[in-house]
Amino acid sequence: AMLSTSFVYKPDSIMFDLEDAVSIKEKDSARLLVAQTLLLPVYKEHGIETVVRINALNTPFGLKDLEAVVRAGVDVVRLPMTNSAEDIHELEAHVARIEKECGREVGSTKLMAAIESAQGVVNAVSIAQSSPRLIGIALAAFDYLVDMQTERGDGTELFYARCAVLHAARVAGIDAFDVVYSNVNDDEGFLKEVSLIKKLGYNGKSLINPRQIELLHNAYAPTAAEVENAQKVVEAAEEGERKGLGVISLNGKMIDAPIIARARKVIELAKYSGVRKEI
Ligand SMILES: CC(C)(COP(=O)(O)OP(=O)(O)OC[C@H]1O[C@@H](n2cnc3c(N)ncnc32)[C@H](O)[C@@H]1OP(=O)(O)O)[C@@H](O)C(=O)NCCC(=O)NCCSC(=O)C[C@@](O)(CC(=O)O)C(=O)O
Ligand SMILES: [Mg+2]
Repeated sequence: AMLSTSFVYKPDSIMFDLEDAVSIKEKDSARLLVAQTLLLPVYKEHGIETVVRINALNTPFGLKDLEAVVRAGVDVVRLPMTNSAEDIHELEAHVARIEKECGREVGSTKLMAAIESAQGVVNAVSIAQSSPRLIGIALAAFDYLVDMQTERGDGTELFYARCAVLHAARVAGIDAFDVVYSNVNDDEGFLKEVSLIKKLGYNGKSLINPRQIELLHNAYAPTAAEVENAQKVVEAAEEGERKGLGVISLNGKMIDAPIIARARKVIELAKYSGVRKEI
């Protein structure tokens, strides 16, 4: 039921999991079910991106998963446990072959790399730059923290990895996605974490429960005051340009190129997400 109804929660993207949420004895049936679900027209109709987290290619399931989901037209394949650029090169060689075999446009299947180990974090830049198919990289905290011999706490334990993954994504010009927040009943803790990752510059977060979707969307939506200020900045910049002024000020604050660029970004974000609701 979770598979076929998930579009009603209006996510930007739906991720079907064939890896750790599926027990070994259910791997084959889950793969079949996900492949059938991908064929439903509902995702395209609602403009929702489909993602499948396949099993790693060094397991007995990874390649079977990939064969099934690329043929079924998935938008994005998420590779778990990505440790190096070679992992992505291996994946993309298979994807290109499968696309040719099934008549899909070569290059149309996009990729996302989940970084879940110290090695992955250290190699984040080369992973992020490893393929033009990559739309983003994601940090996966639970496996990463096991590798680091620690556990989830106040965020200090993730600080280096969050910064490293984010910088790698920016160097490569792709998106960065933060970790899942596992206590789905703790809205306050979730929003605190969202506020931190938004401030760092993350594009979003992997979610595990529909109740987290609206909370995340709302937290990322700019406030009415931010949109109003951004519009004033853009207007002042345009006026400055008309008058041929080098330096412009708005209410005593200097407005230069990065401030104008940020203001345009806020206006663009508001077009997609609307304005933040006070809750
Ligand atoms: C957390 C919980 C058990 C809570 O259950 P609860 O029962 O309290 O949920 P309720 O809120 O009561 O459900 C209300 C209604 O929503 C429906 N509903 C719930 N969840 C839904 C959903 N996900 N999709 C669609 N629908 C959903 C539900 O069916 C019900 O529908 P209905 O009956 O019609 O009212 C449940 O959400 C859940 O199983 N989540 C998915 C967990 C998952 O994906 N794990 C794998 C990825 S992490 C990982 O692997 C670690 C990682 O690898 C990460 C990385 O790679 O990033 C690393 O290393 O860090
Ligand atoms: Mg994991």
